[in-house]
Amino acid sequence: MAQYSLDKDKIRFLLLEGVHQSALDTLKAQGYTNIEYLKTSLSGAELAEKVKDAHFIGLRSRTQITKDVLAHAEKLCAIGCFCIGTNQVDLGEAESLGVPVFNAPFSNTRSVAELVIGETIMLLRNIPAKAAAAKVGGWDKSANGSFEARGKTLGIIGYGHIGTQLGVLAETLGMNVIFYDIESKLPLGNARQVSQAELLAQADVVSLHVPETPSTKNMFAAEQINQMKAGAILINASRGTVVDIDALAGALESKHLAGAAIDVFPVEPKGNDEAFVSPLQAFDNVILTPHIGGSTVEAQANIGVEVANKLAKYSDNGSTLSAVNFPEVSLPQHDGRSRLLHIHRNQPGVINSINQIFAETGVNIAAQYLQTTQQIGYVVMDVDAAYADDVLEKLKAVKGTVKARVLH
Ligand SMILES: NC(=O)c1ccc[n+]([C@@H]2O[C@H](COP(=O)([O-])OP(=O)(O)OC[C@H]3O[C@@H](n4cnc5c(N)ncnc54)[C@H](O)[C@@H]3O)[C@@H](O)[C@H]2O)c1
Ligand SMILES: O=C(O)CC[C@@H](O)C(=O)O
Repeated sequence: MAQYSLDKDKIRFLLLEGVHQSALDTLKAQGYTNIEYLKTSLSGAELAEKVKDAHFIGLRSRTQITKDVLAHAEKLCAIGCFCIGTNQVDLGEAESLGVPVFNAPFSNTRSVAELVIGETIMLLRNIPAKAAAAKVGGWDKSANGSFEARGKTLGIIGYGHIGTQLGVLAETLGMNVIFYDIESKLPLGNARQVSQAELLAQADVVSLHVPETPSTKNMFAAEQINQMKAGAILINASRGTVVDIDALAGALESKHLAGAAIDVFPVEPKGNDEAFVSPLQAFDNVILTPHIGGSTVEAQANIGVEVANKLAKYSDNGSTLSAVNFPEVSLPQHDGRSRLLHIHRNQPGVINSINQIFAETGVNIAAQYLQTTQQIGYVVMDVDAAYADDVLEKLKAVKGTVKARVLH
């Protein structure tokens, strides 16, 4: 499947899930006006129909870009996840179709860390249950089961961008911080890396900050919850597939755990109109939030600018810096030249065939960039504008070509 470059007003953006206005402003400021903006996510036939004409798709965590959806997206150049998680996109399939996927790896991390700190204090003081009682006429004025955060141990599972910031904030409250990660990590402050078993045995509060991967699916089931200290608290603002909700409900029912704060769920409503149902709704000592760990005005505004810029940059000059599934190239401007972009299967002979085209046509390559992953190769060549369209035709015929386009 090959593509030509288009005038900017013909390049179609489909933005879903109410991404921040800053995304629209950023795209428009760069000349991209052909934008369909929807507040909700889409699925099934509706999504398949909408993606047909889209050159760029922007989404958050709800929209599932599966292999089947990608098969309908014949014009698709790139996908922007206006969030951190990219598990909602079939990254391998997108890569093999020559579609880079971008995200915003940092912009909402502080928001999540702050929310977890707030929840830690509220749960250690047993506030959710006391507040629920007060709303229906109760008056639970007692210190029983209410604790300071100072001196308690916070166990962080997944010590990445969010986990590290959470650890630093928790230490300012006087908490002891321990963490478990599959990688060896530099501990910030006085934090200590421990095994998962040690963490579960020592932590008064356990907070999960791992990505959704095969290794984290159900990593917090009855076995792990039972290893937590009696009276401990569990917080999950990572992904809904990480915790077995029925096992958690069981531990709250038996009072093994004193409370929990859960922001993400195995099944989440598709929009604000759909009802949310969870066995955890039965417990007053649980804070349930609608996947809003990263939903602050600051975070969403920053994400809008960051991801929109990445999409516009890929469209304008081919740069793929920080793509999560694609060979990364950071490219200078191509003023005064045309730029040929060629995505191909990473198989023997492709580069040779490309070089052969230039040898035979005598067209000079002013600059050339090449990066590969195991699956695909991405080669970018700046050439004299007069020859670019002819060379593009020849590049499209190279065996192993996935996509090719030219930028004038
Ligand atoms: N609730 C929200 O609104 C919200 C907002 C932002 C991010 N998130 C979720 O939080 C996750 C973490 O975000 P981040 O920015 O800190 O990611 P990150 O990639 O910086 O850190 C994740 C850490 O988890 C570790 N890890 C991976 N698998 C593990 C395992 N099996 N056991 C222990 N550690 C493991 C990694 O080594 C890494 O250090 C994201 O992937 C996203 O799914 C949720
Ligand atoms: O905005 C969202 O829908 C997801 C937020 C969060 O889970 C993320 O991955 O950044």
